[in-house]
Amino acid sequence: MTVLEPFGARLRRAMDERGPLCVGIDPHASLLTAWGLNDDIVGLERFSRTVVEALAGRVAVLKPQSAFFERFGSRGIAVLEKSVEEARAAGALVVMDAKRGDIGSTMAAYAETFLRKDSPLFSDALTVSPYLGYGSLKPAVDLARESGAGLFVLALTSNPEGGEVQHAVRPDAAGRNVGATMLAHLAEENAGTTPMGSFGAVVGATLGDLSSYDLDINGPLLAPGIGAQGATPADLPGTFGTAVRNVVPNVSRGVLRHGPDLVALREVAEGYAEEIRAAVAAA
Ligand SMILES: O=c1ccn([C@@H]2O[C@H](COP(=O)(O)O)[C@@H](O)[C@H]2O)c(=O)[nH]1
Repeated sequence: MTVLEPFGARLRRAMDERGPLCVGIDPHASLLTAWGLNDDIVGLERFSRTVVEALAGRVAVLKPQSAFFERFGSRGIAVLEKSVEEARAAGALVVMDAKRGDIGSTMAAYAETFLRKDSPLFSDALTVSPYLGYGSLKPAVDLARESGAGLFVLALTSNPEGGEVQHAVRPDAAGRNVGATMLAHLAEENAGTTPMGSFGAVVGATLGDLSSYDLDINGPLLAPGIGAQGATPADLPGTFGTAVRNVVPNVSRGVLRHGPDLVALREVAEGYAEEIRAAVAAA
């Protein structure tokens, strides 16, 4: 099997060279229509190809949202495979937003799908749900290490409903809530790794001051919620404090609604990238 340099090292370099912005590839039906495309496989293919052509050579990370491809069945998955391949060939790291999670034996199959280097859907990193217990993710952690891939574990999600689960306090000695427990697991995974570990957390940019959490996990923090969900680049230092330097801010609809014009997509993404650079530099 081909072995890549660890994801954390590749991501750190991409963030240094291109800035930390992650743009989503989220082909919502409403966006296909707004772009003058049909809500069908041809529209999906054009949409995805346009985003990759506009941005894969410029931003550090592209994040396809698997759900929008899966709804077209096997032909949608074929478009997803091609998009991942083309985005990676153009120099972007690809985070597959599939939010997989299951008992360990099934998790192993998800890991084979997205994290085995020679798999058709191999991605640089995968979003995973730890809500069957963090230990259920072990097959994905192990295969990611073997392949040089990464994971982003849902810790504190950007949606208002997430707190029902993630803020629940565990009756253990530390008295941490569930989200904080996930961050602690990730800090253990990444301990001693330079320049940064490959096991990241998803922490919403919408959540306001997170100073009560230890965000210092020596790994990346994928931060969705900028743009359509209301957060702005200027919010990042107040939300993440000193951990802001490890934040990978995600914008999907906030960029995509400016397509299909390639120049417009690039200009909006560059505008977000510039605002993020300024906010992080001032932190
Ligand atoms: O906590 C989370 C985890 C994942 N997401 C995903 O990120 C994008 C956000 O899209 P926008 O259009 O910028 O709102 C989308 O794919 C979500 O599924 C998230 O929003 N929050």
